[in-house]
Amino acid sequence: MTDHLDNAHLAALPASIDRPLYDRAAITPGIVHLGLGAFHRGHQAVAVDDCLAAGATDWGIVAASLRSPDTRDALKPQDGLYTVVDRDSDGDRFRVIGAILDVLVAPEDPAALVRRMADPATRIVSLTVTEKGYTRRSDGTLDEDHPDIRHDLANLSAPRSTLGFLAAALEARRAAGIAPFTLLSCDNLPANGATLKGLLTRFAALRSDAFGAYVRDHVACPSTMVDRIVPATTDGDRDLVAAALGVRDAWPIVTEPYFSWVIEDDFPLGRPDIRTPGVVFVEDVAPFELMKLRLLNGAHSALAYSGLLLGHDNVAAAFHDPDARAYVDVLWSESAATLPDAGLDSDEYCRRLAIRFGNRALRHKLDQIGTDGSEKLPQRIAMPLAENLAAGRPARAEAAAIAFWIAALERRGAGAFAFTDPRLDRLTALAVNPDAEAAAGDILALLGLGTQLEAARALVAPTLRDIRSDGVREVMRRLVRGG
Ligand SMILES: NC(=O)c1ccc[n+]([C@@H]2O[C@H](COP(=O)([O-])OP(=O)(O)OC[C@H]3O[C@@H](n4cnc5c(N)ncnc54)[C@H](O)[C@@H]3O)[C@@H](O)[C@H]2O)c1
Ligand SMILES: O=C(O)[C@@H](O)[C@@H](O)[C@H](O)[C@H](O)CO
Repeated sequence: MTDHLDNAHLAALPASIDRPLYDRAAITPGIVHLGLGAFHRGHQAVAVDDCLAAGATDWGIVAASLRSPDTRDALKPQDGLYTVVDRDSDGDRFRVIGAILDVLVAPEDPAALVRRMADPATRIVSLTVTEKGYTRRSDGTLDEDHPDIRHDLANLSAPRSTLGFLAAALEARRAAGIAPFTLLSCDNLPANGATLKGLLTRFAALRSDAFGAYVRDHVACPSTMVDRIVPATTDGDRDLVAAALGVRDAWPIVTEPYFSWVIEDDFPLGRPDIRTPGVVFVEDVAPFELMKLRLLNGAHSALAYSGLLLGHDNVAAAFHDPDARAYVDVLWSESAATLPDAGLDSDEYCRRLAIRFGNRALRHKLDQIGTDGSEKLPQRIAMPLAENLAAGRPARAEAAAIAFWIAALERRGAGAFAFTDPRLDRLTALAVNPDAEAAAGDILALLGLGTQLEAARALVAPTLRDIRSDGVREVMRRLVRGG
């Protein structure tokens, strides 16, 4: 098959394939998205596509990659079109998304991206740049020693970092008297909007006090809770989509049917009227976000490291392992105890999670979830662990999640597994220490446990010793038995 998906092939797709029925040529951009990975295409772009289908014309997306040209190379020949496959045990549903109008590759022409962001038509800049794209230190403050940050503070005409691009565009808008865009973080960070605002304000203040005050006082950064499992695309997915469409799609997205997006409604320059089921506008996203980060993402990370050590390859396989499944129940009960009493039903959320994690049709690789643990575990595991320890509540399953991570890092250092981490060399060097007390203490020190560091070590170190001597399965069984 040589033909590929593009505007010219839309009309001839099989009738079963949903596709944009609006006039794409009439859509103008209103959103710039940074970090054109799988998640944006399977989540926010779908909701924007719904708005365009409902008649909006000025909320198209110009997406940018801050790193590799791969998504541009795949999508540009396709006029920005790509397929989203909703997949569960009932089968696959295919939909072609038309919301992405153009794709920029920032390193090739940083000024072009800054111009696009500074254009008055751009009213929202959204982000999925992964946790490490925020250039935070482990204490959450701006990593002022990060090479990209140092570069951008000195040369904002050709930025490299996420914060550098945002600052360059905001400086240009400020100079031209154009009000700032709204910044919409869609990454899995606690208080992602407020976190981004704090980091950007600090970056701007390092440029000048006046610019720092401008960002602090004038840039809206609503927080969001984003929830949809979107695994990395495989070649098998590409073949399956080609068979369904009758043309090749270089980069389709496969996801679960579940869709949730909780957004603080603070958009001074307006926003699309998103009515996609699962989208909720609220005043305070914090309770939703804590529940999702600690129950979904916490269990995901714990399953990633323990599952790999047990010989599994994907979430569903690990979750159907009876010992891992029973362990996750204990983890959920510990983490749920830390959630604020905000009227959300965490038991129901976990019941739903069990169905989502058990979706065998979706092969979500444990190595993908295990990647960037040092950026993920603080908010997913370490924060609820510290809160439980401070309150004298049970926390052994949370501590075990960190011990699983250390044991997996140890094996990673010996060549097993494929997950990576910006601090991988340092982490593996610490993890291989035969002295479990020292390994646990050194690694916990990177997770921001504050005053609970020693108490956490007292739980993690013996668990790590037990994993080393008796294996993960035995440790899970003892933990579940309460022994
Ligand atoms: N995939 C999911 O299931 C899911 C669900 C909810 C939230 N998210 C959030 O979205 C993020 C991206 O997930 P994805 O599935 O799109 O991943 P992906 O690997 O497909 O894409 C990651 C994107 O981030 C960019 N990036 C990586 N490091 C960067 C850096 N240092 N600076 C700037 N950009 C950088 C990459 O170039 C790429 O565009 C996650 O880290 C998470 O915070 C993902
Ligand atoms: O670390 C990971 O990759 C996962 O835990 C998340 O991307 C997860 O799939 C999403 O947050 C689900 O909404």
